[in-house]
Amino acid sequence: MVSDTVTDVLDGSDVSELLAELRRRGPLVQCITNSVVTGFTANALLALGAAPAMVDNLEEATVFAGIADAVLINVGTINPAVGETMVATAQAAGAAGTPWVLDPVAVGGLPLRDRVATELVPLRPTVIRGNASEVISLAGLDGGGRGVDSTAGVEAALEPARSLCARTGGAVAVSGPVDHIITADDVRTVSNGTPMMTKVTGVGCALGAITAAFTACASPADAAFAATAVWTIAAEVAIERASGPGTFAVEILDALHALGSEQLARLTR
Ligand SMILES: Nc1ncnc2c1ncn2[C@@H]1O[C@H](COP(=O)(O)OP(=O)(O)O)[C@@H](O)[C@H]1O
Ligand SMILES: Cc1ncsc1CCOP(=O)(O)O
Ligand SMILES: [Mg+2]
Repeated sequence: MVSDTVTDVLDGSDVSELLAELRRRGPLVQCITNSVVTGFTANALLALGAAPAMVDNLEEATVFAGIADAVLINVGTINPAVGETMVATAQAAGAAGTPWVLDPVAVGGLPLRDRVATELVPLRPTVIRGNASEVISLAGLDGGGRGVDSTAGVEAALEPARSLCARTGGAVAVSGPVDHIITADDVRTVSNGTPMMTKVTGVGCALGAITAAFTACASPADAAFAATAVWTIAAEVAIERASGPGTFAVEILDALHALGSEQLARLTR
């Protein structure tokens, strides 16, 4: 299992170093994710330089959480059996010291995912990654939300995110036009990306998986920062080559695969 931690990632060249480290290690990322995005998520992890494994049944998932370098738990198309698997896998990851990321897709007013997500937070996810409505709702407040989309501004999620950090000891990444990465005593922003990212399903979910990959080689906040930077900068490269959502979905994978230090240094905002 990958165990070393790289710290103090703050700018484009630091992100570049961390990306090189990730590609060198090729972390094995276990994904329990939703049925809409599994293929795109696995391809995003491969383009990044990680190794995806969608091991999501109760019998195997708890074992695999001790083998994987990081775990993603995404509640997007949860059902009762998968919810049980998610809780058991988070417990197994915690026991094994495997970092894990929670993506609380559409939490806020949907009973099963709300209940499971509420059980997952005390199991201390390394990073919680969601849009503003999801993060506000996960903190127990009225986050609004419209299905999988946010109706709240990122700023409104800052205090709720801090309250979640206090409970998990990890980081919370709130995505939107400007992304915020929050810890108990720090907020970092990433101002990259393109609105086209909202026109392809699974772009937020892939960011959760990429974040999980980086947790295998960085602190929670550095992992969330690096993941957001590489994904949003890949999107900026992709939008120059795409003619619509379909080609953008392909181009963002190509751009992530080819992403280099020059682009990260030049484009990170
Ligand atoms: N209006 C926007 N402009 C630029 N980037 C955006 C915009 N909206 C979302 N993004 C980017 O899209 C990705 C997914 O964010 P978001 O759409 O908030 O997640 P979700 O799909 O989970 O709701 C993030 O990397 C974020 O930076
Ligand atoms: C459309 C949809 N419905 C349930 S999960 C899902 C995918 C959501 O993906 P993202 O949060 O990345 O937009
Ligand atoms: Mg989402």
